[in-house]
Amino acid sequence: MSGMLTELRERRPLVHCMTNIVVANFQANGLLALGASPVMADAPEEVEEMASAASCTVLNIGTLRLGTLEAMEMAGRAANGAGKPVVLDPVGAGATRFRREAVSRLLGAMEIMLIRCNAGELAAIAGVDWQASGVDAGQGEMDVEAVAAQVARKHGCLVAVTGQTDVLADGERTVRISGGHPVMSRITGAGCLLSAVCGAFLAAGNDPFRAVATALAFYKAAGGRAAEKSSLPGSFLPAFIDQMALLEDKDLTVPEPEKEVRA
Ligand SMILES: Nc1ncnc2c1ncn2[C@@H]1O[C@H](COP(=O)(O)OP(=O)(O)O)[C@@H](O)[C@H]1O
Ligand SMILES: Cc1ncsc1CCOP(=O)(O)O
Ligand SMILES: [Mg+2]
Repeated sequence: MSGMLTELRERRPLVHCMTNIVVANFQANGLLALGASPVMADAPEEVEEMASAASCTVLNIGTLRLGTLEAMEMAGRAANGAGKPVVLDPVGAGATRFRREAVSRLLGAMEIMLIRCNAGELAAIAGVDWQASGVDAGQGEMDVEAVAAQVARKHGCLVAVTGQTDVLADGERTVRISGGHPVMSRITGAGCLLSAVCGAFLAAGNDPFRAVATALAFYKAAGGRAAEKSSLPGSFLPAFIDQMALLEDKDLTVPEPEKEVRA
C-alpha cells in the first residue's frame, strides 16, 4: 500500500489559493516542490469556476480587501457545492476589527474543513484575552488543546494550531506533533504555505484528520531537515523547499490521536 505522500504526488491536486501579496510566490513554489499544482486566483469573475474545478480552496486573509472577502465567500460556497475541501488561514485575526469580522463572516458563509492558525489567531477566534502582534502568534495564557477542541466543536471543523509543537483537534480527538526548528518562525509565510500544504493533503486523502496530521508531520520533518543544512533564515528558505521535494512517506512519523476527556 502506498502512503499519503505518494498518493498526493500521483494525484497532483490542484490547490486554489486566494492568498496574500506577501507569500503568493513562496506558496506556489512550496506546493510545486511538494508535488501539488498551485493556482492563485481571486477575481470575483472567476473564483466560483476555479474553486469548482480545483481539488481544494485555501482562503488566506493576510492582506485582505473587502472585494476579496466577497470573492472568498463566493469561492467557498462553490467549493462546498462541488464537494471540495476549504481551508481557512485567519492570518493576524486578532490584529484588527476588520480581520476579526472577516473571519466570522467566512465561518458563517461556508463549511470550512480546516482552520490552520497560530496561537494568537486561535485566541482571537475563541474570544480569549491575548496580546496580538500583527501576524505573529503574540503573547498570552491559554490551554491551546482545550480551546482548539472547543473551536473545532463550535464550527464543526478541524483546527490545527501551530508553533513549537503543533496541535490538531476535531473536538473529540487531539494529536500533538513536535519537531521542526525555531528558524521556521523567522521566515515569512511558513504558516501560509503550511495551510496550502494541508489543503493538498486533504485533497489527496480520504480521512481528513489523518490527512492534516500527515501534512503537519511532513512540514515539521521538512523544516527540521532543512535546518540541519542551514538554520539561518536566508539559506534555510531554499533548503526547506528542497526538503519538501525530497521527503518520502518512509521519512514521516504521524502520531496517533488521543481521545479528548470532556467534563
Ligand atoms: N519554535 C518553533 N519550533 C519548531 N517549529 C516551529 C516553531 N515555530 C513555528 N514552527 C513551525 O513553523 C510552521 C509555521 O507555524 P507558525 O509559525 O505557527 O505559523 P504562522 O507563520 O502562521 O504564525 C509550523 O510547521 C510550525 O510547526
Ligand atoms: C507579513 C505578513 N503581512 C501580512 S500577510 C503576511 C505573511 C504572514 O505569513 P505567515 O502567517 O505564514 O507568517
Ligand atoms: Mg500565519
